[in-house]
Amino acid sequence: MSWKTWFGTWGVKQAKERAAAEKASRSTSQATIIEEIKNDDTHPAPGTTPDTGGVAIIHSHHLNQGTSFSARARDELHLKGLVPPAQESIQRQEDRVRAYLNTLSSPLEKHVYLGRLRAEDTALFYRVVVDHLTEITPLIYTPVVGEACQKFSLIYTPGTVEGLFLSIADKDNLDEILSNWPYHAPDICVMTDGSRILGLGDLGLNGMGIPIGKLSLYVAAAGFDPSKTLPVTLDMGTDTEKYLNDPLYLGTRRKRPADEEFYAFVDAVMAAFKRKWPKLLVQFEDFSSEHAFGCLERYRNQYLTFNDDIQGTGAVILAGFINAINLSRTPLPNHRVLFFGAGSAGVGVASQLKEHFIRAGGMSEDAARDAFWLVDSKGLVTFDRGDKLPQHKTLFARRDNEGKQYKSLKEVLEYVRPTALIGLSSQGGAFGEEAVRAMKEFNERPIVFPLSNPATNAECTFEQAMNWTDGKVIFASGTAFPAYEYEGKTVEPGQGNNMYIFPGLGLGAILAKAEHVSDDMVYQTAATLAEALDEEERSHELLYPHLTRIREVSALVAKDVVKAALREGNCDQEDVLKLFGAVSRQPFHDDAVLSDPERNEALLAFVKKRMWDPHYAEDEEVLVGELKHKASL
Ligand SMILES: NC(=O)C1=CN([C@@H]2O[C@H](COP(=O)(O)OP(=O)(O)OC[C@H]3O[C@@H](n4cnc5c(N)ncnc54)[C@H](OP(=O)(O)O)[C@@H]3O)[C@@H](O)[C@H]2O)C=CC1
Ligand SMILES: CC(=O)C(=O)O
Ligand SMILES: [Mg+2]
Repeated sequence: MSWKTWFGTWGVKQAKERAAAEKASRSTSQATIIEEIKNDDTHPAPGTTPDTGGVAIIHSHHLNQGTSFSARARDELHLKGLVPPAQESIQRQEDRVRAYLNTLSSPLEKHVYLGRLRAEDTALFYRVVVDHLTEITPLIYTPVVGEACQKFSLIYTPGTVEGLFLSIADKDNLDEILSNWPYHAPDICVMTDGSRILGLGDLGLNGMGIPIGKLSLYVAAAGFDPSKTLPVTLDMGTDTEKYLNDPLYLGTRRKRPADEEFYAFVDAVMAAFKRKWPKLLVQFEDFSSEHAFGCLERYRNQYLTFNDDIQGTGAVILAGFINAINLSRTPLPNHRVLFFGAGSAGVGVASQLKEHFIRAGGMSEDAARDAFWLVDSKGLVTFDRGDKLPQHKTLFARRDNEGKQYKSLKEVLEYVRPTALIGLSSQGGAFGEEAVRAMKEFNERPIVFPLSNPATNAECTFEQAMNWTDGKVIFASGTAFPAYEYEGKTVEPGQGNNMYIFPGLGLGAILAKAEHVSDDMVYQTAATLAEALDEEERSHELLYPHLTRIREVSALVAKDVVKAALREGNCDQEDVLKLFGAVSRQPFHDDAVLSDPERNEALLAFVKKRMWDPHYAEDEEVLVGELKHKASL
């Protein structure tokens, strides 16, 4: 052995011994601490982590009433001195939040501050979101949530994230981990494995920002009780080297598993959920495309679940497309739709549109399918292209290309001459001037939907689309673009984002006590959303209702989802069954009864009554009594 090798080996040996000694002392001291805590009946010591007394109320984000506590509440709950003396309305506290947000210069800082607020004072956080949806949604959802995910391991502070991280190594301990969840049985879970977060790729555990953001919208847009929402990230490793090498990365440092291990873990998670919370609705979010389709097929008949990127996106774009068809004045069967991007979202949207072409356009399955062309990273998707197509691409692969392969967008555009160009490719700027001008050349009113997220991944901007089509474009993007002034007129773009669908779909499925989320329930969400435009919105040629109306729209969507469930015998909600004279889990097809205006009003009222509205307790008697009880005073 050379001295260098010997020295190296000795060095490694020394380092190993040191690490082992450190580990032993760490685990001894941790074990000691755990024992001390267990045996110490005075724990927690005063001044450390009180879990009773008035301060527990301030420390509980669900009980906290900010500076709204009345004089009596402050006295009886022992809060005097712990809360500043000013007694303020929730509106005044909202003003403070927004004033402070205005002092922060970066969107990420605003996101972090809002996350802290959610973790400290739930009612105030959601009041701010609900009252200022247009201002706050971009900070807690796309686009800023994209950056927040990329930096999740950097901005993470313990206590601000409430959700479950389920690691693949814990596959056999899932029941125990689920029992650590401290709240009531959740109604809704949004679950990701972080493998395709927005258009940003594989972010591993950092993807947790997405379930949190989506669930904030479940609460804000559809009135889910925040304490019954469960964000979950499946920590199965990442194939992104940057994170594996980042010392601050919070996930398991391993490459992603092969399919067999992947499905064994997700099977175990779904089964554990079912054992612990049999009524839980699980929304799959931002899984890489093949797993997104694979999980949907595997679980849709066994569990209450849906895939947001395939089904939610399909429905939201169908709704916008229905309104776009009216504006284009081209009859439905004459539309030719080109998808740039053939992943879960592209194929999900194409499938939903195809369904509409069949149902509303009276087209055969084959004729409807022929109205769609898909482009992926290799060009137009055809059967004779020479590569093995994954199953989802075969649904729309072309046979009529006569052996010719079309590679560039320019070539495909010239070949297809589409009426609609839909971007779901994550390729920011892919719709250049030439492509968009070509769309205007083919159509009086071209439909151009650059839907990739976040905004930097949009295939073109609203301003570009307006300028390159002489203001004629019918436009929607996934992340909101600002309104644009064109020839003295302010024009508003559409936001084709699944946030108009999943909150209402989830609410309807839960209220119906559905066993499954069916294709009909999903299709219904699109039809209802398309109909939800009011007169003012129609007169401005909008494709989607204003975001400020999203609670009202989600209630309508939920109502119609419940009716779709009734129709197919997928409803077990006693009040609803009584209202329509239906029998539990028996298909109900009486259209006259289902469309009866009074019953529909009553059903809408039933839905709205169940939507949580963020507020502090108004009745002081109840507030003090309840809080005293909860804080064991
Ligand atoms: N607006 C909304 O509500 C929603 C928007 N989205 C957005 O849609 C995008 C795609 O999501 P998803 O389908 O799940 O992702 P995938 O990664 O599965 O799909 C992306 C698709 O784009 C294709 N692509 C990549 N590069 C190019 C290129 N240079 N030219 C042509 N095609 C290309 C890929 O090709 P290949 O198959 O060959 O790799 C793939 O088919 C994301 O940005 C996401 O944020 C998603 C859901 C909802
Ligand atoms: C909006 C959404 O679900 C996505 O971009 O993946
Ligand atoms: Mg998504």
